[in-house]
Amino acid sequence: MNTEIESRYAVGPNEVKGFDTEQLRNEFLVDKLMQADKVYWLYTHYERFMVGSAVPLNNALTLETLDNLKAAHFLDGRELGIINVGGKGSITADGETYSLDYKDALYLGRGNKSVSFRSDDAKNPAKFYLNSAPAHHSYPNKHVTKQDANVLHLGSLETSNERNINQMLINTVVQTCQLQMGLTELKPGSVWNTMPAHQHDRRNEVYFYFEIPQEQAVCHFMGEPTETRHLWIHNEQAVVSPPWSIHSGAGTQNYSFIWGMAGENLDYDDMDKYQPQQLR
Ligand SMILES: O=C(O)C(=O)C[C@H](O)C(=O)CO
Ligand SMILES: [Zn+2]
Repeated sequence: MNTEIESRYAVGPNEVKGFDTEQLRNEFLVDKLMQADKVYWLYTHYERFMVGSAVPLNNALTLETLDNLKAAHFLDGRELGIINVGGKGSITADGETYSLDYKDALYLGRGNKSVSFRSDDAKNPAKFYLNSAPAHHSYPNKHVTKQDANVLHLGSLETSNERNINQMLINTVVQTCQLQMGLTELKPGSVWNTMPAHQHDRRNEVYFYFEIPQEQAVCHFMGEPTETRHLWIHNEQAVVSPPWSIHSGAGTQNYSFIWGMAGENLDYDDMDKYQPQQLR
């Protein structure tokens, strides 16, 4: 067994109103990602969305089935999105090997039986960030690079939110059941992501922050638009964003993050936006 798994039940906005910092962090912060030589998973009860990582060193790591799934193979009833945020590595799925450079993505559809993760160089290991959601159809596996992504250029330096949203595992690029994933990169001097903030009650989301220098941090905002809370995030940590919550963040310098979501539809633009003056 090379896997560690934890699970968390869903909580609603009324409970969260009374949470202190520790309770908020226990429910929404994901701070055990990217452990060396291990596959780590957090199983959430928001859309049964799983967030995890695989960091192989000298030996390959396998995508093991888990008691939470009650399935012979991990992907018997799920789909998986992977983005590499480390050194070069490869993933072998049912005999086919995909090489992933920094910031390359891979979609693996329902029905793959044997999946393993490798690093090209254990001294500069691959760091595979993983998102998985239940799937009711089997779509083909697909390797997606940043060149294949649909890129949205949003914001401006004047409002400190100039950024590129690389839509990587999105329905114009790859067929999925409910998973969507992408990578947002803030320009130097810009610190705000997702401003104006938004919420999408039809989908949950997880934000994984990276490229944050050790001495810097990102303040992630969540909660109902008129009842916001914040969590301070360090490099390679993630935040679970329930469907009822806004999600936005401001860093002490620019940074990047991977967003992943699943739920009722595959419409990226299905979001309710909140202007800064509407937030409380
Ligand atoms: O900076 C942004 O804005 C984003 O990256 C927004 C995410 O893509 C998102 O929240 C999609 O629902
Ligand atoms: Zn969103």
